[in-house]
Amino acid sequence: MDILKVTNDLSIKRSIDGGTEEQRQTVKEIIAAVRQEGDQAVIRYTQKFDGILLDDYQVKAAEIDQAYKELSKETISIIKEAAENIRNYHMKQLQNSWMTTEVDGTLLGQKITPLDSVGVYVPGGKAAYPSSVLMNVLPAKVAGVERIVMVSPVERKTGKIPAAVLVAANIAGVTDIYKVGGAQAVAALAYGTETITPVDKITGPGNIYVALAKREVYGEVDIDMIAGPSEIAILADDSAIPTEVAADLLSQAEHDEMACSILVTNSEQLANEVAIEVEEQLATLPKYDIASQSIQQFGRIYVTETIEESIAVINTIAPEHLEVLTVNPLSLLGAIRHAGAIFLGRYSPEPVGDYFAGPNHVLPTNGTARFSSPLNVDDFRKKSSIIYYSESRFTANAEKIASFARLEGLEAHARSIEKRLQSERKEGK
Ligand SMILES: NC(=O)c1ccc[n+]([C@@H]2O[C@H](COP(=O)([O-])OP(=O)(O)OC[C@H]3O[C@@H](n4cnc5c(N)ncnc54)[C@H](O)[C@@H]3O)[C@@H](O)[C@H]2O)c1
Ligand SMILES: N[C@H](CO)Cc1c[nH]c[nH+]1
Ligand SMILES: [Zn+2]
Repeated sequence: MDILKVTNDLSIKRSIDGGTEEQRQTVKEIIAAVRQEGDQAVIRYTQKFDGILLDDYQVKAAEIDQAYKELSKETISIIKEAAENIRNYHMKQLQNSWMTTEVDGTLLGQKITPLDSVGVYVPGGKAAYPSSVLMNVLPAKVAGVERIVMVSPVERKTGKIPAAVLVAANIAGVTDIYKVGGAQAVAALAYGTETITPVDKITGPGNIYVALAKREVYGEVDIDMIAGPSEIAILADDSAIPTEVAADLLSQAEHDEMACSILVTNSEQLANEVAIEVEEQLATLPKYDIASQSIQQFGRIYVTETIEESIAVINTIAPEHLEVLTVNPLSLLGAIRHAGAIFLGRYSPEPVGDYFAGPNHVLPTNGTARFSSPLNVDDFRKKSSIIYYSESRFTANAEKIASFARLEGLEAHARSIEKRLQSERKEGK
C-alpha cells in the first residue's frame, strides 16, 4: 500500500457512476422491452443473463419453509437478533405529524404518511446479502409501508434465492418475493408486469446494470441513492494497533475490486507497520483476487503532521465509513463533519455496523456524505403541509397576499384572495 504525504489532491477517481455507453444502451433496451412485453421480457433477460429459465417467478410459502430448514437454529437466531437491533435503532428515527393551534383558530402543520409500496433490490450475482435485506426492509417496515416487495436473482448453481436471504426477508416482514435481478427486475418494479404490481419507490444496492436502471426509472418512481463500491477510512494515532487497522482496511476491500480503503494518521510508525500488515493479511484472504486489486488501485495511507490535519483530510474525503482509532475517539466527534457512519474506538470495527449494531449499512459513497445521509425511516415516508386559516387571520393578511401575487404578475392568484373579501358567498353570488 502506498504511503503518501498529504497533497492538495485527495480525490480517488473511480469511474463507476455513468457506466459505459454499451451498458447504458443495454439497460435502456431492457427497460423498454419490460415496459412493452412485461413478464415475457423479464423471463427472456433472466435466461440470457442469469442462465435460468423462469416459469412462475414468485417465491412460494413452501420455499420459505424449506429455507428455514436449511439454516441452523443458531443462524436464524443471529438474524433475528440483528433484526431486532436494526428495528429498535430505526424506531428512534420516527417523527410524528404535528400541528400548531393558534389563538385565532388557525392551524398549521405537517402530516407524515408512509409510502404505499416499496420495492427492495437485493443483490445476488456474486454474493448473498441477508444483512442488506434487513437494512432495506426494516426501515420501510418501521415507517409503516404496507407493501414491501423484494426482488433478487437466483444463484446459478442452485437456481434458488439463497436460504439466508429468504429467511431474512421473512423475518423482516417482506410481502412478496420475486426471483429476478438486474435491470429487468428494476423495470418490472417501476412499470409492473403481469406478475409484479408496480411500486412507488425502489431501494437497495446492486451492480452497474441495477444502478443504471434505477437512475433510468427515477421520476416514474422514487429511488433511494446510487450506492457505489464500499469505502472505509480510518483516522488513527499511534495508539492504534496495526494488525487491527490492517484487518479493518481489508474488511471493505474484499467487497469489490473498486472498493476503497484509506488510512489517515499522524504516526509515521503506524503507517509503516500497517502497510506491511496489509500485505501479510491480504495473502491469506479467500477473496484475495478482489481485495488485492482493490488495495492496489484504491488503497492509500496518508501521513499528516497533526491529528487536526488528519481530520481535515477525512472531512475532504467524506468517506462512507469512518473508524476513529485514537486515544480518545469521542473527543474528536465534534470536529468530524463528513462521513456516512462513524465508528468510535477499538471495539467498534466496521462489520459491527454492517451486521449488528442497528444503524443502517446503506450509506452515501463517493464523497456524497458531504450532503446525504444513511438510508433511514424518512426515506420511506413523505410529508404533506397542512394549512387551515381562520377567517380573522385571512382577513388580516389578505391584502398583503394579494399584493405579493401582483408583485409576481399573477392576477388570478390575487383575485382568488380578494373574492373572499367581497363577502360574495354570504350574498349567494
Ligand atoms: N452498498 C451496500 O450496502 C452494498 C451491499 C451489498 C452489495 N453491494 C454491492 O452490490 C453489487 C452487487 O453486484 P452483483 O453483480 O453481485 O449482483 P446484482 O444482483 O446487483 O447483479 C446481478 C444481475 O446483473 C445482471 N447482469 C449481469 N451481467 C449482465 C450483463 N452483461 N448485461 C445485463 N445485465 C447483466 C443479471 O441480470 C443479474 O441478475 C456489488 O457491487 C456489491 O459490492 C453494496
Ligand atoms: N459494507 C457494505 C456497505 O458498504 C455492506 C455489507 C453487507 N454485508 C457486508 N457488508
Ligand atoms: Zn461490508
